[in-house]
Amino acid sequence: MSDNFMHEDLVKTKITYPGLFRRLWPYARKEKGLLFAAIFAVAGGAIVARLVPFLIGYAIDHGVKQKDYQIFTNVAIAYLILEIMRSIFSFANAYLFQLFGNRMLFHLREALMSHVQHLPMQFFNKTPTGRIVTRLTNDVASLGELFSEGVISVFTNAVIICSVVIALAVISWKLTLVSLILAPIFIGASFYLSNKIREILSEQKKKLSLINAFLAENLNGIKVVQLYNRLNRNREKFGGLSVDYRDTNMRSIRAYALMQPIMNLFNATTITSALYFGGMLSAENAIGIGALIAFLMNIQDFIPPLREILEKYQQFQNSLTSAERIFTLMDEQVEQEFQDLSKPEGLHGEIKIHNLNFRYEDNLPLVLKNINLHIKAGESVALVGRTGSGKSTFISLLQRFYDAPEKTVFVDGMALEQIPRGEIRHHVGVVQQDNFIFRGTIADNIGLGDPAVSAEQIEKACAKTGYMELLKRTGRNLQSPVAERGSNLSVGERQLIAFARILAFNPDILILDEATANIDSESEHIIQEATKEITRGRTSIIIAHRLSTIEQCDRIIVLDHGEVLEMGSHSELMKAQGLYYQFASLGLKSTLMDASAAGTADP
Ligand SMILES: Nc1ncnc2c1ncn2[C@@H]1O[C@H](COP(=O)(O)OP(=O)(O)OP(=O)(O)O)[C@@H](O)[C@H]1O
Repeated sequence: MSDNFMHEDLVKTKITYPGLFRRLWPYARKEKGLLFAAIFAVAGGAIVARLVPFLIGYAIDHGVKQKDYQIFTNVAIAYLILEIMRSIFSFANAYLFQLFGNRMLFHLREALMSHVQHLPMQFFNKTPTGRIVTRLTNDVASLGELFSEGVISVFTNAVIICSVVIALAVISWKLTLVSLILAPIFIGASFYLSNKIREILSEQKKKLSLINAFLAENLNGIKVVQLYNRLNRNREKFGGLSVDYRDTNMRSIRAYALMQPIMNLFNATTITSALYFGGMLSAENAIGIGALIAFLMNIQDFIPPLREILEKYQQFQNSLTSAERIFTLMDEQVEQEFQDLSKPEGLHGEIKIHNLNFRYEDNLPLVLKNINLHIKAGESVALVGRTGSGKSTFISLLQRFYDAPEKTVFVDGMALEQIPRGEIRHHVGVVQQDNFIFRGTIADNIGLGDPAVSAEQIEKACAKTGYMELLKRTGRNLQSPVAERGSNLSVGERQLIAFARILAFNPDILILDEATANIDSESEHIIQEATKEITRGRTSIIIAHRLSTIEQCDRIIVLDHGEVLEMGSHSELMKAQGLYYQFASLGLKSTLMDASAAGTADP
């Protein structure tokens, strides 16, 4: 993979704060009740908190001056009640918001996962798996922090600031104005710095995602890395990525460190002005002692919530980047379907290809050129051709992993694009070279947990492929465990499991990409027999590498540079002495294999 490709982490969806809330609203709406309850708790908490300084001011103005200790007793009881209420609101606020955030993210993650599952193959070709995993895990978790840390805090603190300013203005709007006169400058500077931090954080995330993708790819392909001695080169590359990430980290630490002094200065100027001008007003009897104390108490509550908002603002920024990445993924076009689709109950399996030309992208050359074919229902066809001749592309089109141009591929007379993707994949069974095997039992791997496939069907399928016999001989049964990726099974066994799947699910059309790996002659014989079994009476298209398989097929199609070069039975093509003849006479499997390994074009 090229470096350019590694660095490609395009965020196409730019999000502003209102935009973020607009996009999150569909998921938030599902938990509307919780959201409103949390907002109510915040407002209640803020009102109760503002009552405390007034209460103290009242105690001083009335209790101290009039030496009425009953007032102190009443104020003490009222204070206790207010604090208890504040605690209850505070608990309700935190709990309800967290609950709301968690539930909303659950809806978002579900929607994202379902979206990713419907993305076209082109997307997966372009995007490293590690990056998609990061979107679904780290980025959603980071958006979760936006709620557990950011939204709760910013919203709660914004309400507190509003309530403080109202309380201050009620006491003395003049004193409020002079005390907060420098506020716009400090707030402006802090937000400017926060935006800088945002840029750095976004860079930091991109770099981390590159490291993740690099690691995921290299660990998945560790066998190849070791085999081709790429250890040192990869370690160097990893080192480079890591240093880059560390340097960006340092820049963000420096920007964060500047934030604290700015806030401290702001705090100092506000309280100094309040003390200085408050003292003056008090000397002129323009403000009572109790009111001045209430003012000073209130103004001390102004800076901490602001500081918290600014801190969380960065959290917000961080999550905004995550949100941009999440919604970029969400905005990827899913596989398009036509409106009026036909849902065939069952297919005979007749395939007609009419003037098919296909290229993967507009700027890429044609991969399949002017293909015209008629495969009769129940016919078995071997696809033969050198590497890169277009065999896999042809079968990908039949499964609708990529879309062939309209009205070029027909199944049972229906244009392929008129059959829903899910439906066609249900009717077309595929046996790949490397079939996906997961941890569980052999039976699980055949029935794939589908309740429609009974234990009896699984056993029958296994017996027909000859796998049952092999299992018995080796002292195993259908319940024997299978390790992750089938690492405790031989290549031949994995192939047989895939064959048994076909028999158990009984699709109308079969696509078989014959394994190229060497298997012992006994397994080859079993697989040969099993191939006969699964292709019987079923339209089958086989990317064949072994002469024994090809000879078994009704027809052979030789693809070369995306074109059908030859077509006919084995004997016909041998007689014609064309490309197939060359393949066959040179030992078909080894010829195709050598061409694959070398990536050569000409024999
Ligand atoms: N996803 C893709 N995007 C762009 N080009 C592709 C893609 N997949 C395959 N190609 C190109 O299409 C051509 C045909 O490839 P294809 O995989 O169909 O050949 P093949 O005959 O199946 O080869 P092999 O026997 O090695 O599997 C090749 O030139 C290949 O580089």
